[in-house]
Amino acid sequence: MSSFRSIGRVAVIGAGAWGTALALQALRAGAATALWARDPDRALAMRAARENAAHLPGQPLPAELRITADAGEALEGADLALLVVPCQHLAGVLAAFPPLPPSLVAAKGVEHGTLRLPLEILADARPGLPAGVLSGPNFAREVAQGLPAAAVVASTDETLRQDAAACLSTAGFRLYDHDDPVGAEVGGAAKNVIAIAAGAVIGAGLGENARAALVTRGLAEIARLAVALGGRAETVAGLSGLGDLLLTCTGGSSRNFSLGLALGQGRQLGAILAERNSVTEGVATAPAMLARAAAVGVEMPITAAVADVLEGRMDVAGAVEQLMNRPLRQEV
Ligand SMILES: NC(=O)c1ccc[n+]([C@@H]2O[C@H](COP(=O)([O-])OP(=O)(O)OC[C@H]3O[C@@H](n4cnc5c(N)ncnc54)[C@H](O)[C@@H]3O)[C@@H](O)[C@H]2O)c1
Ligand SMILES: O=P(O)(O)OC[C@H](O)CO
Repeated sequence: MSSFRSIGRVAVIGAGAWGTALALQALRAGAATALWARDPDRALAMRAARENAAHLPGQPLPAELRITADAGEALEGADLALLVVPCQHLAGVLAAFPPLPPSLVAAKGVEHGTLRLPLEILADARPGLPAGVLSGPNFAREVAQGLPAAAVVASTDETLRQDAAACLSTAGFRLYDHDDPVGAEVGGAAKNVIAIAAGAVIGAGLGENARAALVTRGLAEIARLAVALGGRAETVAGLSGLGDLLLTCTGGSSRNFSLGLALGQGRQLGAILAERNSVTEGVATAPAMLARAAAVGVEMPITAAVADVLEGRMDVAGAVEQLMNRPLRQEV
C-alpha cells in the first residue's frame, strides 16, 4: 500500500477532451495542475488561446492551468498523475516518459495485439507503481463545464484510492473509491463496444426494444468477462459499468454510439473515421476484447457481432439476425 496522503500537484498526461476536462476538475478541486500535450505546437496554441480548440472548443482554460509539451515540466513536483492518453497509444507514451508519481489511468479500452487493459499496460511499464483507474459515466464537455457527475477511483491500494477520490472530488464531481480496478476497467472498456451496437440498432431502425435488450445482455457479457479476469459482477452494475452503458448507449454525444448509428444507417467505417479528429475506442477494443475473452473461455456474442460488423464480415441486419437466432437459454 502506498503512503500517499495529500495531492497538492496533479499532472494530467494527454490533452484530448477528457484530459482537458480532468485538468479543469483538478484545478477546481484545488490542486496546482499541469496539462501535458504531446504536440508542442498544440501546447503553444492552447497556452496562447487559453482554449483546447481541437478537442474542447469554446471551453475557457484558466491562466492557472500550466500547459506544456515538456513531460519533465508537467511532472515536476506532482503527487498524482492522471493518464488520459487513448488506450492504443498509452504504452508508446509511457515508454518515452520520465518516472511517474502514483497514477490513475482514465483511458477506456483494450490494447490491440497485446490484449492488455490500461492498468496492465501501466504495470508493465512501471512495475510496482501505486496505480488505479478513474472511470464512470462522464462526457468530457459536461465535466469541463462543472455540471454534476460521478465516477469511481478503483485501486487495490486503499490509501491511493481514498486519497485520490477525496482530493479530486468537488460538489460538482463526486468520486467514489472502489477496490475492484479490474471490474471498473472491463466495464469502461466494454461499454464502448456495446454503445456501438446500441447506435447500430437505432441507426438501422430496429427500435428501442432492441437497444434495451442489447444493453442488458451487454451488461451480462461484460460481467462474465470481469469475473473471469478477477473482478466482480457487482462492480459492473455500478458507475463504471451500468452507469457508463446508460450514458453512452443513450447519449447522442457518445462517439461510440454515433459511430454505431452511422454504421446502422449504412455508412462505411473508413468514411466515418475519416471525418473524426477524436478517438472512438470501441473500434480497436471490440476485436481485442473478444480475443481476451476467448483466451479465458468467456463468450461475448454482442462484442463478437460488433467485431464482425467493424471488420466487414457482416452487416448490421445480419449481425442482429444472428444474435436473435442463438439457441434459447436461461437468462442467467
Ligand atoms: N472524451 C470523453 O468524454 C471521455 C470521457 C471518459 C473517458 N474518456 C477516455 O479518455 C481517453 C482519451 O480520450 P479523449 O476523448 O480525451 O481523446 P480525444 O479524442 O479528445 O483526443 C485524442 C487524443 O489522442 C491523442 N493521440 C492521438 N494520436 C496519438 C498518438 N499517436 N500518441 C499519443 N496520443 C495520441 C491526442 O493527442 C489527443 O489527446 C480515451 O480512452 C477515452 O475513452 C474520454
Ligand atoms: O464519447 P465516448 O463514446 O467515447 O464516451 C465518452 C465517455 O467514455 C463516456 O463516459
